[in-house]
Amino acid sequence: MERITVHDKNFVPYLTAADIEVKVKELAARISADYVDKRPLFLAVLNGSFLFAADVFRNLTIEAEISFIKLASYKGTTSSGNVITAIGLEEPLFERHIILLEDIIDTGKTLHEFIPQLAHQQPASIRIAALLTKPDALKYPVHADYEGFAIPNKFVVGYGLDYDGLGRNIPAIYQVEL
Ligand SMILES: O=P(O)(O)OC[C@H]1O[C@H](OP(=O)(O)OP(=O)(O)O)[C@H](O)[C@@H]1O
Ligand SMILES: Nc1nc2[nH]cnc2c(=O)[nH]1
Repeated sequence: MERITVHDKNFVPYLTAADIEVKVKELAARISADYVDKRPLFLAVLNGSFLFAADVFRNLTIEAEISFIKLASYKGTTSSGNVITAIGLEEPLFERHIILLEDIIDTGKTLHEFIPQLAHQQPASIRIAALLTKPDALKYPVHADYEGFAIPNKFVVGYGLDYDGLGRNIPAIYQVEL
């Protein structure tokens, strides 16, 4: 793989499409084994997770449902600051087994703010599947139950992840060249 340019930045190859495929199949197999007869509801957090979600979901061997949600952040009136709402979350979550699908956990802020709102609906369980995590960037106590790759604290693009709108269609993952 060659280095690529997206907007004004150069990126170097980091994970090949084959690396990603192997890992995604591994995660789908683990999840399938853990959720036999539980009919989990996957919630894919848009936009970045759309490819990861599709690839995990198509490799499941169990009964499962999926819904795609978009998180919107606005300044809340509570002392805790921002409030995150989910657009497109129609299903009742009560007593459901929920698996959040994320392309990346960076600081952890998004899921840290969102999960309490899911918990409010009293699902049977909530777990997180994240293709990428950045342990050195983590600022909030968010833990991926199913983790693809723990990566260095460098900006990445490809396989759903964008740099200012571009790069989501690149089948591999590239890391910014500093
Ligand atoms: O752990 P955090 O620091 O909160 O970062 C992770 C979030 O950032 C990305 O979304 P982004 O806001 O870039 O939106 P997008 O998925 O629509 O590109 C990613 O999909 C996560 O939702
Ligand atoms: N594209 C992209 N989006 C992110 N959101 C949080 N971290 C990242 C990252 O490294 N790359």
